[in-house]
Amino acid sequence: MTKLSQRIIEILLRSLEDGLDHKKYYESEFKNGHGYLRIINYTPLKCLDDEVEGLGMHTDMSCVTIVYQDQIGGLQVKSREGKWMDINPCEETLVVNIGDMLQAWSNEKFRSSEHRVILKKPVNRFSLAFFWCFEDEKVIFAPDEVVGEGYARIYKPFVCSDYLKFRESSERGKFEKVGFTVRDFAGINL
Ligand SMILES: O=C(O)CCC(=O)C(=O)O
Ligand SMILES: [Fe+2]
Repeated sequence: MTKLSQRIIEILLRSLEDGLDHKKYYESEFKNGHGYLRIINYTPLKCLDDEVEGLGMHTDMSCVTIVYQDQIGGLQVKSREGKWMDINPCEETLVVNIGDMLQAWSNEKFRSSEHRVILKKPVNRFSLAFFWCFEDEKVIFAPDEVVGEGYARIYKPFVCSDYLKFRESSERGKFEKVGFTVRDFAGINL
């Protein structure tokens, strides 16, 4: 998973501006990243008359997240138009989410996805999520070259672990509420 995450980051960096020295940024910014795995078992309510949220709408705090979901399904991502779209399980396929750290580092050249999990059937659902993050003490600050000439800088520099703490303290009981995004934490031009 670590290797895969690193490869994904490398490919994403390559897709930024032409002429950007992606190798340099990989080495200087992303090399000390680390990952952690969350194993999730969703136990449905006994009687499920309607769809219920197993995990409310949120963005991941990571740079990228790799998700495996079992055949039950239920993962949904919000489109730009604000519509929920099903991410149907597909054999031998993993889902990759961009997370907030990469959104901030790239000055929103990459966008963190809003997603949630819906429980549609009265059966257990199982998933694995591998979060690939910057090291805790890293100061996240988009390089000028990544912001690009003529573009406004969207984020102030911030320490990775400070954002994690901010999310932990704001999320208790209100995971899906707006107002707790990386823009709320470190945005300049809100
Ligand atoms: O269970 C899933 O499919 C997704 C889990 C997720 O989005 C998360 O843990 O952040
Ligand atoms: Fe997530």
